[in-house]
Amino acid sequence: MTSDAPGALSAAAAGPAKESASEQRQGEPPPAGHGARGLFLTFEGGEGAGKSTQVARLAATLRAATGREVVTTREPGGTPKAESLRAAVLEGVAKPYGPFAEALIFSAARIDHLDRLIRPALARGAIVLCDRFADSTRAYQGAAGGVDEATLRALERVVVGRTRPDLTLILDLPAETGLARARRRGGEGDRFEAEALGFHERLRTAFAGIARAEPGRCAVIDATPDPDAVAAAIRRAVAARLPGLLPAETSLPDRNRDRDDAA
Ligand SMILES: Nc1ncnc2c1ncn2[C@@H]1O[C@H](COP(=O)(O)OP(=O)(O)OP(=O)(O)O)[C@@H](O)[C@H]1O
Ligand SMILES: Cc1cn([C@H]2C[C@H](O)[C@@H](COP(=O)(O)O)O2)c(=O)[nH]c1=O
Repeated sequence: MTSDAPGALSAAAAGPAKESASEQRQGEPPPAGHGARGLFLTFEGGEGAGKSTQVARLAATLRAATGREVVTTREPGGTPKAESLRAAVLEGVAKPYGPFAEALIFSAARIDHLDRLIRPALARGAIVLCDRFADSTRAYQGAAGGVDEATLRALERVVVGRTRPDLTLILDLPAETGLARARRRGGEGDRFEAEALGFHERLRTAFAGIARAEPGRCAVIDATPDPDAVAAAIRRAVAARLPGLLPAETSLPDRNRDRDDAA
């Protein structure tokens, strides 16, 4: 994790031409939480927070600034099998079986996504930007859905293992604002967008709680301003948390981290 191995993480941020996990000497810590040469960044937050918009923006910035391979993906989804589970679960097929069954389906999709896309990309040294990951299970099925936290932690340990994000950007905004954005985007709302406002407010509280509990991994980004301002805040957070990845001119203070660490 970022906070546990800052030196090792800077090395992973600086580029893939570093020693791989298999080249490590015995007893040395792995270069990052997942032990691979790449970097794993996740975007989290409620409906309509701007995650997809900002994944695309950061991917373009990183490609231009680093020349490294940048892989963008999403959960649930990212592989053909996981995308078919996404279609089913967002249609509401698993809803009658309850939130724990839904957590199992998200986990099944995550297993395929990790095995076929995320871990191979990290092993190649790529930067992986993922729109939602395990924190969404904690928030949607756990805090908002009522599944016991210890059960979800055990599931996450088995499914995710060491492939934990190096940095999680939590896009924060009032639930009503996000839902209004999602509605303006058009299309049919999915099974979760249809939940009551209280469910979405619990999600916001849950993501804030995750950020407070893991300030080394998570940066909270105010998602209420326009997309350019949000993208700039994200660049500042990335520059501050992953030194060496973005050029110095974007290395402005990461105010969210200061706030989280003070909490
Ligand atoms: N900062 C912003 N201000 C206003 N509108 C925005 C902003 N960022 C994104 N949008 C718009 O809000 C809608 C939702 O954005 P986006 O799809 O990026 O969010 P999301 O978090 O990925 O949503 P979801 O989780 O519901 O898929 C889109 O129509 C997008 O153009
Ligand atoms: C990974 C994951 C996702 N969800 C929910 C959250 C959203 O409502 C949808 C995904 O669609 P979006 O385009 O990203 O909004 O699925 C969940 O409940 N649990 C999860 O683990």
